[in-house]
Amino acid sequence: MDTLNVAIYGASGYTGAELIRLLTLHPAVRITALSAESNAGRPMADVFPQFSALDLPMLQTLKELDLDPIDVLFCALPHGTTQTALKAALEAKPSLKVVDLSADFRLADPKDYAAWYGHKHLAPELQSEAVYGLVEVHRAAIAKARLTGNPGCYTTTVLLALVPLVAAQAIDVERIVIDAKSGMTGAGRAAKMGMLFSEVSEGFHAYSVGKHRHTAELDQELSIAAGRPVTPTFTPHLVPMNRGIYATIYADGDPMRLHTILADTYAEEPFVTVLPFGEVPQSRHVRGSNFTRIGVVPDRRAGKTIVISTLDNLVKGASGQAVQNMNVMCALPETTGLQQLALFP
Ligand SMILES: NC(=O)C1=CN([C@@H]2O[C@H](COP(=O)(O)OP(=O)(O)OC[C@H]3O[C@@H](n4cnc5c(N)ncnc54)[C@H](OP(=O)(O)O)[C@@H]3O)[C@@H](O)[C@H]2O)C=CC1
Ligand SMILES: CC(=O)N[C@@H](CCC(=O)OP(=O)(O)O)C(=O)O
Repeated sequence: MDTLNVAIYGASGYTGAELIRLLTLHPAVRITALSAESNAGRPMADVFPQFSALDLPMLQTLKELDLDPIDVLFCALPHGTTQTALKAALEAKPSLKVVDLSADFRLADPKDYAAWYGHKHLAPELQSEAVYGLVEVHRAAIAKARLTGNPGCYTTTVLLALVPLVAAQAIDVERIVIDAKSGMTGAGRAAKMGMLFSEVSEGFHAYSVGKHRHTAELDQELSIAAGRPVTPTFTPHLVPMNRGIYATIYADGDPMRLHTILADTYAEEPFVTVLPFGEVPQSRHVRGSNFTRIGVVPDRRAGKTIVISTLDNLVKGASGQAVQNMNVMCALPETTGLQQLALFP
């Protein structure tokens, strides 16, 4: 296995740090350069003391970071800042392979991007080149891609459960309801009042009701799978835990049939486990791992099914999926560096 020199833009954030945690155990990777903004100039171990035993490069600004030796760039910047950063990076080094963790390269139609993000895309030529990085669905295209847009954490959880069902025309696409919950690391590490312990602990609330940005990704990917427009109802909630996405999905379709479709689809997939019929997954069983667990439970009314999907937002919902994308883009075995089991208790 040749060694890949890897850079991480936004290394001092949650997903950047999670990339370091995973890549440190990846046998084909050398972490060669790390960027930060307010934390530039500091050692990574100052920002995350968990890394003090590692010999990591110093955090640099994007301008200081030399892309010459880099083979693979992970971009974990806030959405909106990524378009110009990646345009500059790929102009400076066109042979780079890039996995973007932000939302900037997920929506194929520039009109959708402008409608959901409130401004025109700043690198439309790259947007049309980018491949949606949901490996279980787009593996062949990802293998040929130079730039992948890693899906959102909610979206990954939901699409892994719904794409096979929609593609098989096994559920009524007019009547999909998605009730999803996220742990707080989903909001990133930057300080925000709504993320204070005292604002979130001992409580539970929905947010961005009827208008969360991930709705656009859900529409895009479910419509591709269905071959016609699909516009599900999607409501995200914030729960006082650190990691995890938990999506409860209500669909009209025969429960046994839906279970069979999901079990068959994922029988050979390394990172998706379909539980025995009627069993309910728990977020704690995926915490710290790249696994998604999906349960299919019959409603008491015939022809109605509850599908539940859970993953760790920082791993399969972000950095783990990004490493999975890199492995596919670089023709490495897909599970390389990603075999950590979930934490317990
Ligand atoms: N958290 C999650 O579960 C998920 C996040 N994502 C997406 O991944 C991306 C990163 O998320 P996350 O790690 O949570 O975010 P954080 O807020 O934790 O980290 C952001 C990183 O970007 C750097 N940064 C901030 N502003 C700028 C700027 N203007 N120019 C250059 N660098 C900048 C920060 O540097 P410094 O520390 O020095 O300020 C930090 O390294 C986001 O687009 C997010 O939406 C996707 C899926 C899941
Ligand atoms: C809890 C929380 O705030 N979660 C984030 C989603 C994280 C994510 O995947 O965001 P991007 O699409 O921006 O990459 C949110 O709802 O905005």
